[in-house]
Amino acid sequence: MVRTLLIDNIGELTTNDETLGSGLGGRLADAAVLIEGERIAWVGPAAQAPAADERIDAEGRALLPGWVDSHTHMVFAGDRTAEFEARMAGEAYAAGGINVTVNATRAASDAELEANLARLVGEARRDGTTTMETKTGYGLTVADEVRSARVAATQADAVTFLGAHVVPAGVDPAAYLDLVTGKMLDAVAPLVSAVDVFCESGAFDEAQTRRILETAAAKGLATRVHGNQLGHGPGTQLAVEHGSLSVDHLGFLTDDDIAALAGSWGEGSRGTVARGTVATVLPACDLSTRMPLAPARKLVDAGAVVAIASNCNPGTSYTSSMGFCVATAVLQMGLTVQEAVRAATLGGAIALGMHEDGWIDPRGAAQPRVGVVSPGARADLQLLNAPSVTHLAYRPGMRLTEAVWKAGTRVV
Ligand SMILES: N=CN[C@@H](CCC(=O)O)C(=O)O
Ligand SMILES: [Zn+2]
Repeated sequence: MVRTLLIDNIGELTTNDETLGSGLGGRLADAAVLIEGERIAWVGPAAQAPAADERIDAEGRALLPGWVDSHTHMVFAGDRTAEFEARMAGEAYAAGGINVTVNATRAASDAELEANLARLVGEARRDGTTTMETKTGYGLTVADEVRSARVAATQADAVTFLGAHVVPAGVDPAAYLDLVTGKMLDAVAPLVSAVDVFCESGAFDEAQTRRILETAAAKGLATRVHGNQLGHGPGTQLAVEHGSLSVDHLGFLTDDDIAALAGSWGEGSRGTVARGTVATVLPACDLSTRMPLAPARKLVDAGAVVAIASNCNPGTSYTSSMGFCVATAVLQMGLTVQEAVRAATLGGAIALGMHEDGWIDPRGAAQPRVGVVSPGARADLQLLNAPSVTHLAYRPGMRLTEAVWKAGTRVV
């Protein structure tokens, strides 16, 4: 018999399913949610709640989907405090700092990488994250990238191959491009669901990015792009042209880039009709590198599908706090709380292709959808110690996540 759990007396429920509730986020007041095993079985008014094996009284607090963090780099060793201090003293961020982490990662044992990843995943979970993507990209040899993907798959919901992070120090760029689109990709492909490329000066240029995206697609892998982070470049247009799942960073966008992202979804589809490219903004990274904030308000107004992610990594964004990212997106990027919460949950799910039933996890198993509180979805939920999601921005810096369920199991 599958056990049932009723979360009752919810003051404000954010479902992200507009057939269940009102306004953006499909909100219900005085609601209840029934979990059966790993899935949501029922959502509705508390007054009509069915019986269950166990009942939790939410005491009028807010319940929402767990965060879906669609962009992190959590398989690494070492520390970049000195680089951060130099940046805060006026130095600019440059892609070359990645090599410092590459050296430390190569020198670390598997156990060290696993322990660091577990520590970071634990931190994220305590802050309400229930679905996590993470990337390789600090190994940059065939063996080290395979090892990074293996380590990532032990704890992440989605693993992305980022061999095209930078050309490692001392390696010929043309030879590295052959490797990253050849032997390295072949070795890592069975372990990952997508391929990413850092399209930026100091990393990979337009022609190199194009080749990486085309090779990945020819192997049947989804793609993502790190684009428009340090200046205006071709990353966004290439991502749209190649049907990438997402393009991430976006501090330097033209109106044409914004129109291309919005247009990639087709009229009025917002992810439900034709697949487009998600615009993923990384507020903590923009702050931590003192770069312009991505134009999230303009993107939403233009009709783009926006995701918010932490970009947790030791160089540009050493935080996994999605609550902090949501607050920043509201206070600094001009999103409403409901828009930001949706971008950090359903937006992330769309960026990962996990918003529909039947996505395949890194271990090859079909999984239910995430980012929504709706019958059939995975029971990934967070209860706030607050009456509404508005408190996430109204009380910035406060850790409001009180309880977290992942696949129906209480993990916080
Ligand atoms: N921009 C490329 N990659 C990471 C930074 C990696 C690093 O500096 O270690 C990012 O997304 O910001
Ligand atoms: Zn990144």
